[in-house]
Amino acid sequence: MFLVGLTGGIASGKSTVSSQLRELGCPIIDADVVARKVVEPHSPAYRLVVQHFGQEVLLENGEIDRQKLGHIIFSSPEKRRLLNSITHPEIHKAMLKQILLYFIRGYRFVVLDVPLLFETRRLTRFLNHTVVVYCDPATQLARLMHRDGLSQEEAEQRIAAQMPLNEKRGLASHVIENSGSREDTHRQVFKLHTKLEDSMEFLFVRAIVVAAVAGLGGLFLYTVRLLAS
Ligand SMILES: CC(C)(COP(=O)(O)OP(=O)(O)OC[C@H]1O[C@@H](n2cnc3c(N)ncnc32)[C@H](O)[C@@H]1O)[C@@H](O)C(=O)NCCC(=O)NCCS
Ligand SMILES: Nc1ncnc2c1ncn2[C@@H]1O[C@H](COP(=O)(O)OP(=O)(O)OP(=O)(O)O)[C@@H](O)[C@H]1O
Repeated sequence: MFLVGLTGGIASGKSTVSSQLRELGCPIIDADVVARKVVEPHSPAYRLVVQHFGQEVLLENGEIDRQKLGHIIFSSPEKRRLLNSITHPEIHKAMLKQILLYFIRGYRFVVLDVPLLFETRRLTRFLNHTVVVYCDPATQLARLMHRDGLSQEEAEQRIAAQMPLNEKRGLASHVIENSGSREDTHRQVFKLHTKLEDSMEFLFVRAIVVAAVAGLGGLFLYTVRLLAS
């Protein structure tokens, strides 16, 4: 199995692309979904968030008020680093578990949808391909303001909390240009999907795993024989 990292800027269209890939049959692990799970009430990360950010970031039902926490962390780099240091190790652990499950089930590749892929750089060394969903700055700003009901200032603050999208584009092995229509994006996604489906890289990783297991088995048998003689 090989791993494909899907990233971009806030509201550049990652979810749009990942749902198009899912429709084509790709397994997707969405870091935003995992990030929501790891702070569910009474989990270790939830307790740390409450300890550091206080009861005022909780809703009446005890869940985290994501809107309030978002306002706090997007207006303070220090608070953002603090939240990242609490959530990111848990997010990476949970994603690793999901990757292993897909591996056991025999999938050829898995797509990891991770907004902060190039900012944290924790996962990049394990990836065979990186895909950046790009759109021009004016479109990104307009889509973000419209989707999340933010003022221009708030939206610009959120965009500035991430590595510039242009820079991410330069780091990617594939770029999906999403400034145009959804249909235009879908055509590019279809081409990318065909490329991934045709790739034989999964055989290479499978061969390494088989060789490692066979090597360990051989070593085990050799040790047993040595001890028995
Ligand atoms: C701040 C929180 C509570 C806001 O929740 P909300 O439901 O409003 O937004 P959601 O989680 O869907 O994120 C929307 C987008 O915001 C951007 N974003 C989220 N967290 C961060 C961050 N720490 N730094 C920069 N951008 C971020 C991403 O582009 C993401 O796709 C939430 O995003 C969070 O817990 N963030 C910390 C965990 C994290 O880094 N998540 C990103 C996946 S690794
Ligand atoms: N090609 C497109 N044409 C028109 N609207 C689009 C297009 N692509 C995405 N959008 C809209 O732009 C907004 C942002 O897209 P999307 O949610 O896919 O971005 P994202 O990168 O996943 O965002 P986030 O980083 O916040 O998770 C959404 O409201 C979506 O419906």
